[in-house]
Amino acid sequence: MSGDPRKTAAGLSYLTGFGNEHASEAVPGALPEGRNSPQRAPLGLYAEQLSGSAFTEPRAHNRRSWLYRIRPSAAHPAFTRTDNGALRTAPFTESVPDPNRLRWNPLPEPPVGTDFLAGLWTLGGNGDAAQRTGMAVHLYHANSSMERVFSDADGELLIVPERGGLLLHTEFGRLQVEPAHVALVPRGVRFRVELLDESARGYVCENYGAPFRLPDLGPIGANGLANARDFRAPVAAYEEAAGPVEVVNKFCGNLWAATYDHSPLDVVAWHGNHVPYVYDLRRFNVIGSISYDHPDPSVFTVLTSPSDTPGLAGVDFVVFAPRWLVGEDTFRPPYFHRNVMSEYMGLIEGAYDAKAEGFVPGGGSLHNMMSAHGPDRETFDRASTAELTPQKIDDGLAFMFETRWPVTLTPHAAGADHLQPCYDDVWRGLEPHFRA
Ligand SMILES: O=C(O)Cc1cc(O)ccc1O
Ligand SMILES: [Fe+2]
Repeated sequence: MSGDPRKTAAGLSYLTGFGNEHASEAVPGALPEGRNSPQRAPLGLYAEQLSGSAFTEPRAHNRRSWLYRIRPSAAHPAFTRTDNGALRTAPFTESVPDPNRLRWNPLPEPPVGTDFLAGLWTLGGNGDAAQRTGMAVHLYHANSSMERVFSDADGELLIVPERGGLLLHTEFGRLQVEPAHVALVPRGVRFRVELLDESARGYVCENYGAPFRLPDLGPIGANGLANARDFRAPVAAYEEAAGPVEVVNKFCGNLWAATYDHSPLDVVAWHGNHVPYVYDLRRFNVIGSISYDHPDPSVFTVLTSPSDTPGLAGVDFVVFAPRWLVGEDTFRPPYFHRNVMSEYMGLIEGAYDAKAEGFVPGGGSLHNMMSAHGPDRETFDRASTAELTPQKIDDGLAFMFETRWPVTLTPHAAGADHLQPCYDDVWRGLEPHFRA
């Protein structure tokens, strides 16, 4: 449409099902039949395996894809160090872990010409990327499409747009990701981000640990929460562009760049289960209490990255999606609590039911291990006296990256102008009402 600044990504089709053994070919006959690595791959393509797990991990957790590409990935010149910008990586040692409740406004406007990679700004994280443990919280604010191609050897990327659509051009094909969708780009997969709107803002969880998977459902049964079939993988699509193409590789915390004479997004066919996905958070099947009490937010887990201790996630991705509240004789918003896990929360749209104001779309809060938090005073007052008729919460979409280790801030997050100065005040005025 003329005058409409928005580009479209019409005509994308997808494969469905989280964790499936997908297969796709952009040109008929490009996928070999009956073997992965024939003496000569079809159509003069090169066969290449991309491993997301050790070869020997249990079958249920084994991840790899076979890519049939115009040139093998190995055909590239040396990488050299390039500017890390505001991207930082675990271990986070530049500041001391902070027990305070902290809250940020959205990132400021970036300079003109900032692409997704340059627009990444690390808030903090935990673990150690080289040990493949822990996670980082990043935000991004971009106003330019990427010409260069990026991949992250340090972890997978869960991209949570808050403003502006993204078209991810990946080795596996294209994915359209809008606010209220999330994209999951596996470790090592090359991609570039085209902006579908004038600017784009959002959050990224970089997961150094075990790849995100769907949580077990236990007594919930065979269905519910995020359903596997709602995760969409791309169909094969390739670029034959001649270079030069800048390819940036994040490796053990630093960005390394090489100039290729071709696009590395030249995969004509592929099969496997180490693939990117997009998921529409509105598809989340919300389970909650239909009797009394506020359930723990683990019932809102979309994806989990397990650690070596069962039930103790390196990081969980949790969504607070529209839902009905019907609890009788119940304080319905999130309760006051101190949690051994550390909670980073962001807001995709609207408002969040534990905070009357100050927690805004594009902003975020950090409630580190054991820090006391919960409803602000205004929310407490309102919810303690509200009439308990059935109530639909549908004025917002919040999420949480919840991790077993405290989140240590980067110095630029600890000293940011957009760090709110008096967040503690939201809990002022909670007077004693005790009557003996
Ligand atoms: O702190 C928060 O708002 C997240 C949260 C939500 C909830 O419903 C219960 C516990 C919890 O930590
Ligand atoms: Fe919490």
